[in-house]
Amino acid sequence: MRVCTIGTGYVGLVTGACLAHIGHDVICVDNNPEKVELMKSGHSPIYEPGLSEIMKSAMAANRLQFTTDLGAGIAHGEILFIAVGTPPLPNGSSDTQYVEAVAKGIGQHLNGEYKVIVNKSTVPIGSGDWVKMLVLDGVSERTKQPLLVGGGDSTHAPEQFTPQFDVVSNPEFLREGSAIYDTLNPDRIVLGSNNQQAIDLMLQLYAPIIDRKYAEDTSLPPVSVLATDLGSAEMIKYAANAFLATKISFINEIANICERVGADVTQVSKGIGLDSRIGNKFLNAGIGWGGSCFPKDLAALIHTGADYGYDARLLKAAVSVNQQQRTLVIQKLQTSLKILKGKTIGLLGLTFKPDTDDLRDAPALDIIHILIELGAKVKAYDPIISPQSSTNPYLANVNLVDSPQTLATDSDALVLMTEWSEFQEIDYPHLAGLMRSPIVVDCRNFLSPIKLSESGFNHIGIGC
Ligand SMILES: NC(=O)c1ccc[n+]([C@@H]2O[C@H](COP(=O)([O-])OP(=O)(O)OC[C@H]3O[C@@H](n4cnc5c(N)ncnc54)[C@H](O)[C@@H]3O)[C@@H](O)[C@H]2O)c1
Ligand SMILES: O=c1ccn([C@@H]2O[C@H](COP(=O)(O)OP(=O)(O)O[C@H]3O[C@H](CO)[C@@H](O)[C@H](O)[C@H]3O)[C@@H](O)[C@H]2O)c(=O)[nH]1
Repeated sequence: MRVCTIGTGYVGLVTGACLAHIGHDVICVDNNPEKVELMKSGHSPIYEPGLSEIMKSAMAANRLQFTTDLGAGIAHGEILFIAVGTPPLPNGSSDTQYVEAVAKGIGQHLNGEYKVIVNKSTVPIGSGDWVKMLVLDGVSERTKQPLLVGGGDSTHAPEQFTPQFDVVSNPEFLREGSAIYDTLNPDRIVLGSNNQQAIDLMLQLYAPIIDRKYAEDTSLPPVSVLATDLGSAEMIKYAANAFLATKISFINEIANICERVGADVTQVSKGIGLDSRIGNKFLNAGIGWGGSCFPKDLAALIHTGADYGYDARLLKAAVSVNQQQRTLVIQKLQTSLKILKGKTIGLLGLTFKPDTDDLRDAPALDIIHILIELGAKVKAYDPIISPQSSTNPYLANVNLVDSPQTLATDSDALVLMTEWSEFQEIDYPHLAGLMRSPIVVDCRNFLSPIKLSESGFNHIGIGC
């Protein structure tokens, strides 16, 4: 099928590349010309394991193209995905200006051909109908204007046609760092629409994934597909993220009580996770949740509740526990080192989780800010954020180094912020010898306390 994805970030590019990988003919549109040039040359603008490989093979098969030309993308696609960002506004609500621009742009370029407009961005409940309205606004803006053709040297009477399209909400559940796997092996596909023709086309689009043709385990039963109304599909996305974030805040709260009573949260997680009603996933205590989705999506859901006169107390508590969790590490450093002014703290990892280059709302950025306010010097090593490449303003006062050894040299403490697998392979006895004081605060309970203490480290975990 002919597909156009608009927005080539973590969602749009992965979706476009995966749909091309499973045999569709895809054009990806982005309004950032530098990004488009990079992708045209076969390079991914983001770090996502496996993405460059499938981009290259789909491009070689002529099934994946990139452009800044929205009109060309819309003319090409029978199915048009909106996958632009919906970042948070200061009041917590979702900034939908990019979705608005794209929806109007689609309207301005629609022809008489039937299109399915798919909302993959995470958008406030009710956005499906709003997108429909914006597309129609775009159509009427265009049909009011005389149409310039042939390089602008002639004008025509306004076009008249009946726009034919339906809007589907198809929320995305991929995780950064395993986005390709998640796209080809989803737990479920949610399709919100009130139109059967649109749902049928989406089922046709996703058939190879539903039938597990590209799955890691092709013998599994077909992927569950849930068809709902538009608003319920939009709410499923927020509710899933809110549940997962609340589950993490729950285990962090238990960790804090464990620490006081002398229990070990890693054992408690195992013990409760074995109950199939609870499940063992998303029960790792640590520095709390971050990233581009959980913080903004909880804020947006709380805001939506307030808009409709509901005070979402449980969700607010999950956010508050998370905020407090981020600063625990500072207290642990103060307990060990007393005064932080003039001390050098080395951060192992910066990204909000491993296997991604995404720094959006990474807990490390908050920790850097607090440490600098307290007068500490901050060094950091991250396998994907190179000293040369980082332009993030939050890192302006950080000494980014290129190895764990340089990080440890003359540091007063290390803080493991991100559980990159390579951090388990470090020669810790050697590192201990390079430090002023061999302390490691393990914010992910990722390193073996026994191994670290045998290496000469004072290992400080979370909730144990
Ligand atoms: N990142 C994730 O893991 C994830 C997972 C599920 C859902 N989501 C949701 O998907 C949406 C996209 O998230 P993301 O992380 O991929 O965003 P992103 O910021 O990485 O990418 C957005 C892209 O859209 C482009 N863009 C903006 N306006 C445009 C326009 N008018 N025309 C064409 N391109 C335009 C930007 O240049 C950018 O490349 C958000 O709503 C997010 O909440 C994200
Ligand atoms: O047991 C756990 C699991 C995760 N985290 C943290 O939670 C955050 C989010 O992690 P994860 O969910 O793995 O990454 P994301 O890429 O943000 O994915 C989430 O957000 C996406 C965007 O909406 C959704 O599509 C995914 O389904 C949802 O898992 C990260 O800071 C993790 O370190 C923990 O602290 N403990």
